[in-house]
Amino acid sequence: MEIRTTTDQDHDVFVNTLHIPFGRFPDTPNAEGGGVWWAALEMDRNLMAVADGRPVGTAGSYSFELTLPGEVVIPAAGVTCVGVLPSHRRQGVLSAMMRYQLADLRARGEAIAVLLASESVIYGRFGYGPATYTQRLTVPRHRAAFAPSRAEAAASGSIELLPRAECWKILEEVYDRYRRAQPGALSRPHRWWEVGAGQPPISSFPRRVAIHRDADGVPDGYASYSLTEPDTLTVDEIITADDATYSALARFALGHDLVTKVVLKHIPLEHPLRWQFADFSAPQVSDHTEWLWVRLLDVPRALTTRGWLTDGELVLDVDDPFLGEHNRYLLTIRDNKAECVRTDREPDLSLDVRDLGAIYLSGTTPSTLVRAGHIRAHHAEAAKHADTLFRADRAPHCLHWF
Ligand SMILES: CC(=O)SCCNC(=O)CCNC(=O)[C@H](O)C(C)(C)COP(=O)(O)OP(=O)(O)OC[C@H]1O[C@@H](n2cnc3c(N)ncnc32)[C@H](O)[C@@H]1OP(=O)(O)O
Repeated sequence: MEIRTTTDQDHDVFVNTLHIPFGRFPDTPNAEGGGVWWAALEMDRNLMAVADGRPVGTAGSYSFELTLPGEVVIPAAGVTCVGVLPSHRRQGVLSAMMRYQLADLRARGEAIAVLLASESVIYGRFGYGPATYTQRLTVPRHRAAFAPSRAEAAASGSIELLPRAECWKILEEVYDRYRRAQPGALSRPHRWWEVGAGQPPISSFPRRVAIHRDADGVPDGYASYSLTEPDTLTVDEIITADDATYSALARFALGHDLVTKVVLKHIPLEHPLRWQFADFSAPQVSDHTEWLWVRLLDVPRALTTRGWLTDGELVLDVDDPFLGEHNRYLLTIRDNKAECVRTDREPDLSLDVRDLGAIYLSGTTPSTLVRAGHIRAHHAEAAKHADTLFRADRAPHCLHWF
């Protein structure tokens, strides 16, 4: 078997090969009017496994930007399109592609890879850790009243419904402002907005867009939603950097006539929305799950790029079994900046690179993973101290689908 990086000439073969293990993408490069989703592929970042002259596996990555704690933005490889033909499964094709890809991404100078896992058992072995989490709220409309609040008093502005084709530039601008302020959020390629107005591909329901404008008429948020069943309105995403605007858009969705239930997808776990209902138990919480997986390719660069809140030192003994690497780092934080150098000092924590990926965006704490038996704390204060250093002022969240 050979693994090679693809070129633009491989585009159709790549997509057609990928369709076999997944078998449910709506558009192929050859379909009538299709190919929109695949137009954003970066073929010089993709790879194919070839056996006996035929493609048997695919993997690729987008060149995204990821927002880190401290509102710092870093390039991140968005790993995608991973598939192995059913005839070649469990023969090590994925493992070989992952090894090739991680080496390739490092050679490109990238410090972080991220992905969405089709099954959560797959990627830990390759050094990815679950780093952001999400949930879905289902609200019966007859229980959807909001409690009176200051946010309501502060909210002002208007909501307008626009066809996607007319408003994609507004959506792109609003999304870009939101994602730069939200740790865990990813950039969206310009091409996606241009051709697909940013909507995820797998849906058979037409999506509508409600744009919120502030008191001066400037767009500051939007909701993307569809009527998925006769009586159900599903909100795919509410995008805004402002809490009052978020509430206004949620209320807009919950105020729809001829709908008995509203499903709000991709709600951050600690989001204030839940607290705004007059009846706290009105929203049923479901699909509480991990979303973005993070893999550090260059630990010192990743740690020195994110923002930090508390001064201190921590010695991390990091094991990377998939790449056969083991390094000990001294992390020193002063005035919100970190230095990270190799050291021989005794470690505070020993951890797998997958666990470092999980705590990197502050989505979970080091002490949680110590309690889970993943991270080893070498003295009584180590976990608490690490929690203090790794904390961030905002929980990470990602709702981008790729
Ligand atoms: C970022 C994304 O694109 S996510 C999308 C991933 N793709 C899919 O879900 C499409 C359908 N599935 C597939 O195409 C394939 O089954 C893949 C890509 C998930 C796995 O490919 P394979 O070539 O079979 O994996 P490979 O043989 O390298 O397996 C490596 C190890 O992972 C394990 N593994 C791989 N996939 C799975 C799985 N779905 N469930 C449980 N274990 C798995 C294997 O058992 C093996 O374990 P071992 O090292 O202990 O023996």
